[in-house]
Parts: sequence; structure tokens; C-alpha cells
Amino acid sequence: MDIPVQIAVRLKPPSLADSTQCIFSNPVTQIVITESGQTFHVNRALPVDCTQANLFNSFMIPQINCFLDGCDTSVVVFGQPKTGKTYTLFGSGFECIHSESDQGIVPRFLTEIFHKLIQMPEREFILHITWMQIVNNNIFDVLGAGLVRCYNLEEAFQYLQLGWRQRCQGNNHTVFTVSVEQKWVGTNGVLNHRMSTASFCDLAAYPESGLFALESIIKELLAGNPPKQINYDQCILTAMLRDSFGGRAFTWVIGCISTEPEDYQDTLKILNLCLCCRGIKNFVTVNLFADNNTPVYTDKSIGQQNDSNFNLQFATTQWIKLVSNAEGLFNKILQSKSLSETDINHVTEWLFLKAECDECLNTDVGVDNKDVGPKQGLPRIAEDTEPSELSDDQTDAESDSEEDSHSDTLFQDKLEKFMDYFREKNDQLFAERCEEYLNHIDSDDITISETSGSQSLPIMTSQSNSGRRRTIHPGESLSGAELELLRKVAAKAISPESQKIIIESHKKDLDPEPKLIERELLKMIDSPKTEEICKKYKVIKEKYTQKQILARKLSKEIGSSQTQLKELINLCIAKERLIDDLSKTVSNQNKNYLDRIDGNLIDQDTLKEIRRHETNLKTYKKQIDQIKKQIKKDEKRKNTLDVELVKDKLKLDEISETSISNDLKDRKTHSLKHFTHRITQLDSILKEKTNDLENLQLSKEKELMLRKEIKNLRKTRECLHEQRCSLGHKRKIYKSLSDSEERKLLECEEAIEAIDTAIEYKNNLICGKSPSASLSDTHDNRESRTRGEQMLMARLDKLSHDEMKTLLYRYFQKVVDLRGACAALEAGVAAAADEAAAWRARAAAAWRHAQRLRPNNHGR
Ligand SMILES: Nc1ncnc2c1ncn2[C@@H]1O[C@H](COP(=O)(O)OP(=O)(O)OP(=O)(O)O)[C@@H](O)[C@H]1O
Repeated sequence: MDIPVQIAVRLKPPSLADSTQCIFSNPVTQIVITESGQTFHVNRALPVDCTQANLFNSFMIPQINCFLDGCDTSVVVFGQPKTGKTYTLFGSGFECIHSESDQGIVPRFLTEIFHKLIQMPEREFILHITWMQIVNNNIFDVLGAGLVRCYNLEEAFQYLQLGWRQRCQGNNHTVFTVSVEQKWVGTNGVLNHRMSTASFCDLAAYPESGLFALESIIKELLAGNPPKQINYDQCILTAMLRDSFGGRAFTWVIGCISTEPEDYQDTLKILNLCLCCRGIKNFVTVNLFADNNTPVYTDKSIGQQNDSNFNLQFATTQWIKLVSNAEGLFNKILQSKSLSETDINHVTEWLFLKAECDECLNTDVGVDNKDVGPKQGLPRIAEDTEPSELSDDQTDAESDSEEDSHSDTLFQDKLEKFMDYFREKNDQLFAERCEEYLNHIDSDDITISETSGSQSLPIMTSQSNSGRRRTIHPGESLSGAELELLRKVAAKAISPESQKIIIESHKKDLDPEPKLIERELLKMIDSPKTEEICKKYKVIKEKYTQKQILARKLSKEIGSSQTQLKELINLCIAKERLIDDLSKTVSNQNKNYLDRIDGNLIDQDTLKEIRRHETNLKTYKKQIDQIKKQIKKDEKRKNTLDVELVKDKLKLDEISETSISNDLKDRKTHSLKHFTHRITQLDSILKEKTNDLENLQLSKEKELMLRKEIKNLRKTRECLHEQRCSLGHKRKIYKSLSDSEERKLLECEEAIEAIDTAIEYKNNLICGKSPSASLSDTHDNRESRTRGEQMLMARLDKLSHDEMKTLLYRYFQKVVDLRGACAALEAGVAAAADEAAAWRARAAAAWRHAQRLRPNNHGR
């Protein structure tokens, strides 16, 4: 499957924050643009503040899937000195002091590979790494051990640490490789056996001989020369990068460039070289082993027997493991000498039987090995071989004997069928993978929903499918534009409603920004201030869309012109070769051609042929020149359009930002007014409440005081009541009291009554009821009083506290006197009533007596 080399450009952050930048990148349109307006279209135009995580997530995930499917992958980093090539690939170091977020592509790749392989327990794998450096065309093994096997991520990181310390510093090339061999049985019972290598190359900066050699190879490939005709072995670097350029690897080239004006010329050189790489197409294939696709057990349609065979195989392996574990245990127990003699006999017998079994099994394995070939170690990789090689083998075999020849032909047929099948499957796999990859590349999909390559493989187990599906670091994989948008959201430059739109469009749209701005503007269209801006925006937007369409059209035209050009160049080369051949033939036919101008001996036909071809060639060359001119024209137009597009985009951004900020200002002023008004309102409410609270506090205090007073009054009342009771009791017993005691009793009663009235009064105050009408000095009361009373009240008002007290005491005494007099009168009334009753009784008795006497007198 042909996959073009992909290009990413990373700008090194300027050394000083305020230093001028001469190169810019637009991650939305994937354009790198120079200060002079020259544009470079790449697959990933990474922003100047692109983090290591964003860089990795933006293009390495499809590479990892490809790698795990058994394809070779490659990352090659170009750049001037100190532009972050090593930082991009490795990071800033592997010691504890170095932050994980600074880790480059290599450590992240290793982490991800181990993580994914652990998630696929059905896969057996062997992972090796190598770390080489090319110094003055000499190879230097950084780890000193060639291929180094890593069993886990920790080990891989230990080697990274070691290599980082041992590597040579300076202007040299570094090539780090990760190779993985995988073996697993799919649900259809077919064995998958694959091998893939990922190479990561940190190239030296110019001037370096290897780099010049690589540049010339890139140019040759671009000119359409087939890789087979290119001399990759001219130096170590090109030999090592054979698969990366024009080979079988899925390659990403990263251009690390400086943005400083003094590096401008070098930057242009790197950018042009990167663009050259873009024209190279690699033939990416799955690397299969010879035993790949051999049925381990057949699928369900053949019968469940085979399923059970597989189960049996699995059970046997498990059983053997169990038995070996038991053997170890028994040996330990025997050594501990803690068993009885009978137990020791049992265990020894068991061990003996096990040894017998092992012997039998080992002989079987030996027989198998003889028949089938070695089971240990991995068979030779089946390269993407041409069928012709196989036919050669077969020709040799044919000569042996007829029988052999017949079986070989059958074998050959079978093999060819299998080869066709493999090729078909391979192409199908890559068509799917490429489609998936290109979809991924075309979209700026921020969440990388990992669809492992194996998902597209029909042989993948459903279990592993589900196990491998996951989302990787949602926040880290945002595109520059989306990050910018989110930043706006974070800065609250966009209304909450728009934030919702962003999130929704983020889910649905590939590029939410234009829609968001449009909606933001449409939302503000009611505002007269923004109406004008909106109109302007719409006009520019329309122009922008038209220009985009035009740019796309031009790109297509340029593409077709380039293909035409390539075809013509190829034709020219062919013609030139033909002319050369014909000229040679002519010179051979007649060595004295120059002496015999009459040309009798010259093959006239050949000469004519040469002339015809020469004229053709001239026409082709003319056509080429014309097409080249046309392409240049188109490219110029396209570049101007691109610049205009970028400018328009910037304008659009500006307009949307200003309109958004205007609207925001208005809204802010409005809300400020609203809040000020609200604050004033709240302030007055607060004041009222404070007053209420103060009053409440005062009344509370007052109430407390009143309650206290009531409490004291009750106490006094209780004392008085006690006194009254004891005096009353005394009077009951002795039937009479002394005068002073009588007075005391009256005083007590009067005081109790006065206290009750006072308590009632205070209670009314506490409950908020007005005190009794007789006690309050209301207006109505004042009106109803006589003149004398009014004068008395006026005087009372003027009395001092002490005067009032004295007066009250006097009145109290007077009331007691009156009570005493009243009681005496009541007693007199009672005595008189008693006397009257006695007299009445006497009168009644006398009357009855008189009545009794009267009949006797009548009867006589
Ligand atoms: N994108 C970046 N973000 C932060 N720091 C960076 C970035 N790029 C480079 N650096 C820093 O710049 C310095 C030089 O980077 P680095 O050594 O990776 O450059 P180089 O191109 O590999 O250099 P050389 O030409 O020596 O190989 C390092 O300290 C690195 O941490």
C-alpha cells in the first residue's frame, strides 16, 4: 500500500519572550508561513507552544496501531542546531529531576507499546531496542550490546537512562529502533506471527556528509527514480534509512525550525527539504513470518471437535505447568524431612512417575521436531518476496525427479495461491488502515478513540477488541485551534451559551471555530453596534469561503499538472535513452560516419527515427516548460491566495474578537449598573435590618429586664403570700389577731394585689400588648378626665422619682387603712346581719308561740 511520507513542522519557542518571529504556523490550516508571506503546506503545522504530549498525540497514535499490526514505522527529525531535535525525540533526560511531561516521542512510544501489549494477553511478544550513533560515517553502539531485549517498561527506561549518559554529544546522527515480534492465535484458529520495527532518527544539522547523501536520495526519489535503482549504500545513514525513504516504513518527517530572523535562510532550507520528502511514497506492508496464517485450529464451521482440540491443547499446557509446580513443592517437602515414611514413599513414587512421563513427552517432541522443523526459535521472516524467486526454487526441484516435480508443482500452486491470498489480505488491511489513518489525519479529532489496527483485522479476538478500546488523555490531544478556543472559554471571553456550543461542536465538528464565531455574531445581531461588524464579518466570511474553494481547486490543478509533468519527464527520459541507444547503433554500424557525409552506409531509417524522436523530445520539453510555468503560476496564485486566506482568517478572528469584546463591554456596563442599583437596594435593606436588629436587641434587653423584674416581683409576692398565709392560719387558730397583725395582713393583701397588677402590666409590655387603659396616659383618657384630674395628672407627671415613691407609699398606707376600715365595717355588717337574723328567729318563734296560743282561745 502506497503511503506518502508525512510532514510535521515544530517551531522552537523563541529564546526571549519579546524577540521577533520570522516564521509562524497555523495549526488550523496546517500552514507554515514566513514573514514574507511564503507558505508551506504540511500535514501537521505545530504551534510554537506545542507540548510534548500534544505533539505525540497529534500523529503518533496511528503509527503505533500500524506498528502493532506488523508494519515498520519511522520518525525522522530534521533541523538546524539547537532547534529541539533531540528534545522532540527523547526529551530533556531520563533522570528523576526531569519532568515526565518533557518526555519525547521515544519514551512515550515505548510506554504506549508496553501498555497496549499488556492489554492483549493473548499476544506473545519479544521486544528489542537498539541505539546507534553515526559519527563521521562510523557506527557507534550507544548501549554497547547490539539488540537489547526489554521484558518490561522499567527495563526499557533503564536502557534509555544508560544510553542518554553514554551517547556522543555533537553534530551526529542518532538512530534508535524498537522491534517487536508478536505471535497470537485469532478466534478463527489462525496463527498470527508478525514482526515490526520502529526507527527514530535524530539527524545531524548541516553541513554533514551523510545528510547531503540523504538529501540527494530524497531528490532522486522525488524525480521518480524507483528505489531499486537508488544507491542507498553510499553511506551508513542512507543505508539505515532505506526503509524510511522509498522503503516499507510508514514515515513521519519532523522539521524542527527556529523562528529567529538570523536563522531565516537555514529555516527555509529545512522547510524545503521537508516539502521534498512529502512527495515520496513508501510501500508499507505487514511483515509476516512463514508460519503466519497457519491454522492452529479451524473455525466453527468445520466442527466443534477442533475447538475442543484447542481447549485440550490449552488444558495440557496448564496441566504441565501445574504438575511442574507440584514437583517443585514435593521436592521441597522431601528436603524438609517432615514427612512420615509412607508419605515419603508416596511422594517419591509420584516423582518417579512424573520423570517417566517427562521422558516420554520429550521423545515425542523430538520426533515432532524432526518432522515439522524446529519449534524453538522463530522461523525466517517471509519478506514480501517476488513469486519468481519461488519459481527458481521450484525449477531446481523439478530436475530431481518426475514425482518430486509433480509434488513441487502442487506445492508451487499452493504456495502461489497463499501468496496471492497474503497479498490480497495485505492490501485490504492497508486500504483499511490507510483510510482510517487518512481520516485521522484529515480531521483534527481531539479525542483519539483508539481503534487498534487489529480491530480491522478479521482474525482479531473479540475479547482483545473490547479490552483495547479506550480513550487516550482527552485534554492532552487538543489541536491548537481547539486549545485556543478553550483558552478563550477559560478567560470567559465567550458566553456560557457559546461554551456549550463549543462543547457540542467539539463533539460533532471537526473545526468548531467558524461556527462558533458565526453563532456568537448572529446572537449579537440585534445590537445596533455590532450590526455593522456582523455585516463586515459576513462579507469577509463569504470571500474567505470562495478563496478556500479556489485554493482547493488550484491544489487539484497543481496536483494533476504535477502528475502530467512526471509522466512527461518519464517519457523524456525514455526518449533520451532511446536516442542514445539508436545513436550507439548508428555509430557501430558505421565507424567512419563523420568522413562519409553522403551517408550511403548510414542507416537512413535509423537516422530518421532519431530525428523523429528528437523532435518529439523537443515538443515534450516545450510542453514540460509550459506545464512548469503553469504550475509556477498556479503555485504563485495559490500562495497569494493562502496568504490572503490567512490574513482573512486573522481579520475574521479580529472582528469576532472585537465584536465579542464590544458586546461584552456593553453587557458588563449594563450588569455593572444593575449590580450597583442592586447593591444600593441591598444596602438600604441592610440598614433597615440593622435598625430592626438594634431595636430588636434593645427590646430584647428591655424584655430581659422586665422578666427579671417580674421574677423579683414574684419572689416578693411569694414572701408576702407566706406572711399572709401564716397570719391567716394564726387567726384561724386563735380566732383573732392583734391590731398590728391585722394591719400586717391587710398590708400583705394590698401589696400582693399591687404586685399582681404590676406583673400583669409588665407581662403586657413583654407581649407587645398595650398596658391596661386605666394606666396608660392616652389621648382619649386625657380628654375624658375632669379639669381637676387633668391638673392632678399634670402635677403627677412633674413629680420626681422619690416624690412619687413617698406619694405611693402614703397612698398604700391609706388603702390599707381603708381596707382595715372596710374589713371592720364588713365585720360590723356581718354582726348586724347575725343580730338581725337572731331577732328574726326570735320574732318567728314568738309568732309561732302566739299562733299556738290563739286556737285554744277560739275553742273555748
Ligand atoms: N519545543 C521546545 N520546548 C522547550 N524546550 C525546547 C524546545 N525545543 C528545544 N528546547 C530546548 O532547547 C535546547 C536545545 O534542544 P536540543 O538539544 O533538543 O536541540 P538539538 O536540535 O537536538 O541540538 P543539536 O543540534 O545539538 O543536536 C534544549 O535545552 C531543549 O530542552
